Amino acid sequence: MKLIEVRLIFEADEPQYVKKEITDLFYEFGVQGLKIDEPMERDSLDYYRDEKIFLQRDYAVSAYFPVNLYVEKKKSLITDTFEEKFKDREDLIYSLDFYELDEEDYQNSWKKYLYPEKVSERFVVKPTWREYEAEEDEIVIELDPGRAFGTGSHPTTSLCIKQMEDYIHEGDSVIDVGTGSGILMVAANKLGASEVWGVDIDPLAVEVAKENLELNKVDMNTIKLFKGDLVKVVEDKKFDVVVANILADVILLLLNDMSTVVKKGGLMILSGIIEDKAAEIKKRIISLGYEVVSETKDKEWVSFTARA
Ligand SMILES: C[S@@+](CC[C@H](N)C(=O)[O-])C[C@H]1O[C@@H](n2cnc3c(N)ncnc32)[C@H](O)[C@@H]1O
Repeated sequence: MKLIEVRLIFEADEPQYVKKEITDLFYEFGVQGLKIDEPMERDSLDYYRDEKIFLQRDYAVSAYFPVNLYVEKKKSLITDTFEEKFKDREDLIYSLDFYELDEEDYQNSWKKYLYPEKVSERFVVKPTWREYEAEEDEIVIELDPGRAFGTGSHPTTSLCIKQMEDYIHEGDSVIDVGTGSGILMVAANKLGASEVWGVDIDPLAVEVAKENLELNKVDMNTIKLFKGDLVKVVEDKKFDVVVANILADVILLLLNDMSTVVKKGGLMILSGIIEDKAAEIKKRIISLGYEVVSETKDKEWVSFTARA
């Protein structure tokens, strides 16, 4: 498969702030991966050590998308969106370029930037190609995200894992809506869930999730994985916990269906909610008869845990 790399190079008065604006926009476009290059911290001696590094002043953010029927449309939409967002800004200059890559090159460049990461009190996400010596109380998730979303390093995933750590109990049944790499299914299993279902509209995510569950030696008899629509998949079953880390607009679409597959007294753990949409989602949760028992935030991302 071929991928498009969208590379945005910029100089800005406040590069960390602008970097966040750019990565958030890419996330809204549903990127499959992001790579961020920062100029090295410079001291004048660096010039003598490595002239090229010393001279690298620009920041760059690369985002990756699959080449499909809509790729040209997506490219012009991305170009227009950045133009619109930055047109009146005097604090930055940027350039935007598109490159076509083989998937293999992408896989390798992506892997260089992933390291084991502690994402909650107990969970550490460890890329399969790295070594990690776990502390006694740590739970390690082995992961090869491949082309699916969910490395643990995005705040929306870690917010979700922190809530799962607090609210999932031994023996619970759990469904993960929008499973991506399967990271939350693995977390649910490691927290003692007796049954874990996962669903994603992307067939590739379903394949990758299965591989990651196997990698973590999860008993596959306790697992069900589906591509497709939540309600058709679930039919009459109800769960102790529904987790969903999906963009706010998708949550709004699915909220009604998700609320019907939770047992009385069970929980919905929702993440992926950009703060501008949080109030609207909270209102909808309450209107469905749920009580919000926890609201957490990391940067501009919000997560709700709500009881039926
Ligand atoms: C932000 S990723 C989350 C991945 C992973 N669960 C995590 O927490 O890191 C969202 C996932 O939801 C899937 N998705 C988007 N819309 C969906 C829908 N209507 N039904 C099921 N899955 C959906 C996407 O394909 C993607 O894999």
